[in-house]
Amino acid sequence: MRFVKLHGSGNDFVVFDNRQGEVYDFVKSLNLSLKEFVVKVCAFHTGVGADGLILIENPENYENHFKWQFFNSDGSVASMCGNGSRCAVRFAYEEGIVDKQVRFETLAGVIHAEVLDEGKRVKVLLTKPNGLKDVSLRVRGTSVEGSFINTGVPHFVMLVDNLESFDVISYGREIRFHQVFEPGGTNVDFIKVNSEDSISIRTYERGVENETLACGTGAVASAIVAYKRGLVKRKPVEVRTKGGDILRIDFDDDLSRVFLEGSVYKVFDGFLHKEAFYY
Ligand SMILES: N[C@H](CCC[C@H](N)C(=O)O)C(=O)O
Repeated sequence: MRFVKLHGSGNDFVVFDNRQGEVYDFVKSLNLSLKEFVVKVCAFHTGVGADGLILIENPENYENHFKWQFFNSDGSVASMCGNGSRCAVRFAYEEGIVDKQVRFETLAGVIHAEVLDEGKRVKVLLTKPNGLKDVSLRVRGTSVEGSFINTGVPHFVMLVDNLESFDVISYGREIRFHQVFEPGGTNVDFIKVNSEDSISIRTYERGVENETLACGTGAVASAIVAYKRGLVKRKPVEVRTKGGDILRIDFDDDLSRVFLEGSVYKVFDGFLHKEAFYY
């Protein structure tokens, strides 16, 4: 089973062309559920290893170029993934499925994207964020203040001192599962302000259940929260990710248009053998 491994600023994905249902046939031949397949493919050491898995499929509406299914590495389905969308567009461009102006269907809605620099950079117009609100919750016996916003998937954003040494994984996990965010939980973004148009971010990602090197919808959530709370004064906002790449976030004041732009890296073309699933 052919696949391509790509990452968007360190947030990595295994992408399959499933337009003829090839993946479904392969999974059925293995007597696995789709969720089991995803978990095994995304596993490090025994699979390909990735934060998520993407299936490229034929669109429901012919005016769009393709539809996708997005899965986190734990097999859970997410309605949107910013970095994954940039990788999916690069894949579709190189497969000749799309040209440089792209429209594709996600559970969050139709995403518009633009291929830049022959796919080495992709700019995505996300769906309109919603639900921006201040949230206070108790974590480890202390009151924590932050902001919630849904940028295609839910995010809780909070300012921290010494971001570099912050305990993102255990502290992030407590917030990710906090009852305030039930049902479904949330992704958790920890940020510091660098300048009037720059923040740094570290993200605990729902469904990966770990810190990732970058989170596209998290970078967008954090840039919007930082701007709306007056922590940054200018747009576009530079978001410095854990992996070191910079994501460029721009948006209208009324959030009617929200853009995520950054680098995409093609890591390898691969072939999955059935015996990979016998372990
Ligand atoms: N883990 C997220 C989906 C992927 C988001 C992230 N990888 C991005 O680039 O937006 C969730 O289940 O809400």
